[in-house]
Amino acid sequence: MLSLPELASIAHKLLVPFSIAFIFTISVCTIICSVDLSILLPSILRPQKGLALPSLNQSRWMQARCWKDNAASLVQQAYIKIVCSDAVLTVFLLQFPGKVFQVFDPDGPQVFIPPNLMDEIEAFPDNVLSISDGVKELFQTEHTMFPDPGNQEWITWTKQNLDKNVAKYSAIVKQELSGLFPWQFQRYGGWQPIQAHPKLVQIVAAIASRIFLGHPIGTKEGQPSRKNPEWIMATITYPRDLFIAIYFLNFWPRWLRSVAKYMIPHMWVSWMHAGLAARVVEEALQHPANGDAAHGVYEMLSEEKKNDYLSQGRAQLGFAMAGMHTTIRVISQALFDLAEHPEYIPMLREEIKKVWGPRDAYKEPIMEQFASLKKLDSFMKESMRLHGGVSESMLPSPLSSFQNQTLTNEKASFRRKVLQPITLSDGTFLPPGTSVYFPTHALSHDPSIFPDPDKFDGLRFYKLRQRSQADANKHQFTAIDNHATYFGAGRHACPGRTFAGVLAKWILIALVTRYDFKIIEGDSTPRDFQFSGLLLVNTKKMIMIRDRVVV
Ligand code: HEM
Repeated sequence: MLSLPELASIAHKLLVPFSIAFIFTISVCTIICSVDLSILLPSILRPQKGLALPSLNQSRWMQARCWKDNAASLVQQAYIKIVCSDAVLTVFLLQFPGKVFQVFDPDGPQVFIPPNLMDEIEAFPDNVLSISDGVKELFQTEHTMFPDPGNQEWITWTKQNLDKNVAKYSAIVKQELSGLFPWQFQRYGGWQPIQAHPKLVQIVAAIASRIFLGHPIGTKEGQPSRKNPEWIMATITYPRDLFIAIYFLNFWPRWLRSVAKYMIPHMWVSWMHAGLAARVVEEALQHPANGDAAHGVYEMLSEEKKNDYLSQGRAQLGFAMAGMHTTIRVISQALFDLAEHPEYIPMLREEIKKVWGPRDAYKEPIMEQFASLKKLDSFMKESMRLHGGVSESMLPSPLSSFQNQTLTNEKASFRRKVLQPITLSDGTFLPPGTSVYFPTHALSHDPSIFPDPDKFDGLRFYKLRQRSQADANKHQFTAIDNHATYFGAGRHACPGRTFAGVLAKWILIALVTRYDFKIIEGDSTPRDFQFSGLLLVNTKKMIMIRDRVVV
């Protein structure tokens, strides 16, 4: 009897010989069926019983159709320029301040909670308002190989190890960066255009691989040649393949998905990633490492689960999705902002110099030093406010129109499923089965919360932090606040955020102290797009770079 990893490995080998024509045919059939089903089925056949909340002046069908129109553009256009989901949310937030509202996407009603009711919502226990069920639905874990949220060990590892020992992991980042950074960013004698995003992806993926899997699968003391390229590539492309697989799966009614999934090529690819992950974890476990997640999670497992490499491999993919792509996105967006607003560069350099000493003479990483980089912290938070901060991945070749973009789930910064009836203090009734979100992006653009919300003000949060001791904490990059839910909220708020902040700062410090940046004159290439509730980063957008000119 073959084990699941072996089966996945065989599937991997068999899949390659499949003819391109076959895949193409299946894809086209899937798309054709999907178009029809998605228009007809979702909001009509899956109404939410007992849910009576304000919505648009449009029918549910029209709203779902509007969402769908974005999706249809997926295979037709080089990029998506539809702001349906977001425009809807912003309009609602302003139209119904303080009220719970619903928006219909092709999967049915999505309920959004305003800031005044967030504390109430966060207080419900998991058996009333479940993150696991929300995650299961978002990632369709029943059909995909996304980590089963029931397996909590990887979340526990993040809380008990990564978050509690950030200084230790910061030292590993520093060590790895010394080799990885010059590998990707060389000398630039004069102004040159570069695609910075793919370089950042390689650096962060290698660091993440080292921390999550250890030696020798990850990098070895900054020697990129020692990294496992197949695994690094899998961690980079996995979210992309998974999201596209889910995207096509969601076109089908739930009762058909168990069958429909076999017709979705990206679903096969994401299963293959899981097979590879299982093999890689098994190998990694042969090599004791310094505090890596693979060993940490392994230690927490019961004896019978210790040999379940597929489940541990899925956890590794979860780490990549939750930890790596989110962080890359933040760094990438901050770099775009540096290029768009180079006037901040001298100010940030000055602060870094004051806190760290002369350029390149980095002392040992001390957490207090990171905390003192308040202007950099503010700059990163402002960038995240305007350009999202959830998850991303490069999109794939079969959907060539999407090759340029990275992807983030805009709604996922707080996603829960109602399991038992809830009545909020304003009388809102939420029946079981309701999907609940925080409107993170819309809040960021609410002028009553952030004056002049569309303006990039790199010192916005720095200035807010000067007001009082409470504000000094409330407006930090990693702080959780009902107006800034980029890291979620409540007991399930992101446990990796302190580490993410430190990793992002390490890389931004390296960039700011070594290079000058500016945008390409006349370049109007967008840096991100919106698409059916997802925010996409244009990974191919270029910026100008040159070696720092010391004046
Ligand atoms: C800038 C980077 C990051 C962003 C924007 C981010 C964002 C988020 C968000 C929005 C959530 C959902 C919270 C909720 O539903 O209330 C989350 C959960 C989570 N994140 Fe992060 N994250 C980042 C980095 C990381 C890193 C580096 C790790 C480390 C592995 C990590 C591990 C996790 C885990 C394990 C959860 C699940 C927590 C739970 O279910 O209790 N994240 N993150």
